[in-house]
Amino acid sequence: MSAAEGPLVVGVDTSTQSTKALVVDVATGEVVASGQAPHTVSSGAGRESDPLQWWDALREALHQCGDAAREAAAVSVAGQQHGLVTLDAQGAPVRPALLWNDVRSAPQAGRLVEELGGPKAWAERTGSVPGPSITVTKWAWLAEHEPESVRATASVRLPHDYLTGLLTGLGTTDRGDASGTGWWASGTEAYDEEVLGHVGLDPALLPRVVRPGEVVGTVRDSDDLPFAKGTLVAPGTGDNAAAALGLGLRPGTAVLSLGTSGTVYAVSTRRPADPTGTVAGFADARGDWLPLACTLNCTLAVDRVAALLGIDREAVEPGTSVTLLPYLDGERTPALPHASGLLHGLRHDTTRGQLLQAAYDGAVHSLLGALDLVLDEDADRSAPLLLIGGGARGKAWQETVRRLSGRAVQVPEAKELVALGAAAQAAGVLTGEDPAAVARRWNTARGPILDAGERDEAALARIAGVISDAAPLLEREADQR
Ligand SMILES: Nc1ncnc2c1ncn2[C@@H]1O[C@H](COP(=O)(O)OP(=O)(O)O)[C@@H](O)[C@H]1O
Ligand SMILES: O=C(CO)[C@@H](O)[C@H](O)COP(=O)(O)O
Repeated sequence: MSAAEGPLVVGVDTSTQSTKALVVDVATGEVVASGQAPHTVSSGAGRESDPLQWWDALREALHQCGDAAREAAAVSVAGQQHGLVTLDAQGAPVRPALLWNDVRSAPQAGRLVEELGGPKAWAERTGSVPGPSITVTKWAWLAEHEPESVRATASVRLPHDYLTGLLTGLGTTDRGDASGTGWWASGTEAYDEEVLGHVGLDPALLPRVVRPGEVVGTVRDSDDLPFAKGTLVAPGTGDNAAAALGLGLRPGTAVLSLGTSGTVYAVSTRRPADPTGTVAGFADARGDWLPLACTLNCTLAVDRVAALLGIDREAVEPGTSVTLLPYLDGERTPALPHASGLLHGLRHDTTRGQLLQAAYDGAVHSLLGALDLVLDEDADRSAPLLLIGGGARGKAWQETVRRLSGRAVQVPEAKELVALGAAAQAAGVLTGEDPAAVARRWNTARGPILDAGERDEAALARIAGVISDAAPLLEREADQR
């Protein structure tokens, strides 16, 4: 038995690069055990992962938690948003999942926007103007390119639904993750039958959207899972909504998350509907909203530039007048799905460290451009930005965000805020508490604050100028990957 003060819960983050599991003491928030196992993502034209690999990674991560997982009274799974998981009648994947950062469905996204009333109508209807990340565009792409896969599909899931379903044997999702599909109407909080009809997706193939705080079920009897009989399963949610829970986020505080994706978001009590498409009007996992902007190129893109330069990711040097747009995967914010990376302003005396700094600047510029848009008008813009995700551990990331935002930056000591948010959700179904209040009780946002400095307006203007001047190049269909 562990020496925990309270009951134990398990929180899972199945994100793009890996699955992480934490066993957490409900009384104190102490992480008593943890595990992590990697995933692979395809390279080339698309971005796909085998859902069975997520399941193997989950079991491996739980296995690493040892006996502590066996003592858990509840579990919750949070996961990368938007991925299209197609299952056959036996519940086996029909094909690999199409991930959030797969931009092949850009043409389908453009067509769907036009066919169903334009950007404003979509924003008002679903909260978001669908770009290629949004699940409905992936289904449309599949219908066009692999009709046989669509015919073989007996159920459609998001990554977190898929794993929750394997735990419980039931088909469920939550409002947070459903709001990133493009087939969930944010006004009525129900599946949008007209959108579904338009793309030929039978609503019967979709999971039931459970209420925040609802017990989804219990873990099914299985030898390959380390849970005791009767372990409760919480709804789970998308990874960004889970991190919001994990921080105990209140309206008005902005979060910048630096992982495979870069995201900037805040909790809002007002339903968002941005017709420009920059802000996605997601629901959160409680009953509020989560206006969010997301980039496709964040830690992986900057690490790739460091590797190309042959230097450490921290080996940045100041004084750069080079602009590097690190759009290695195309980009979502700004909406340039066909773009590739672009370098401007190279001189004889430019150093490798300055080139690397330019990559950080390019990645952070995209996120900060959306910062004001995700905050309500009455938000306190002098409050520190919360910096989370794997990149938040890096000094170069911290300093770049501080310099380009001009704002104070708080870096929570807690490393796995998505998994902690899932754990808080699991605690919520156990005790009846609000998960965000659980996280506040755990003091998960605690961490050092880096002071605000002067905002580097010159760098921001230079980068914006290059994006604008290079528009024809960035918008052009790339010469295929
Ligand atoms: N100390 C560090 N400094 C900078 N970046 C880091 C550090 N540790 C991890 N990372 C970056 O964090 C990324 C993983 O972040 P994470 O939030 O776990 O991603 P995801 O949730 O998308 O799988 C890696 O791509 C890596 O580049
Ligand atoms: O698409 C989005 C948000 O809309 C991404 O934030 C994904 O949810 C992937 O998250 P990470 O794996 O980068 O955490």
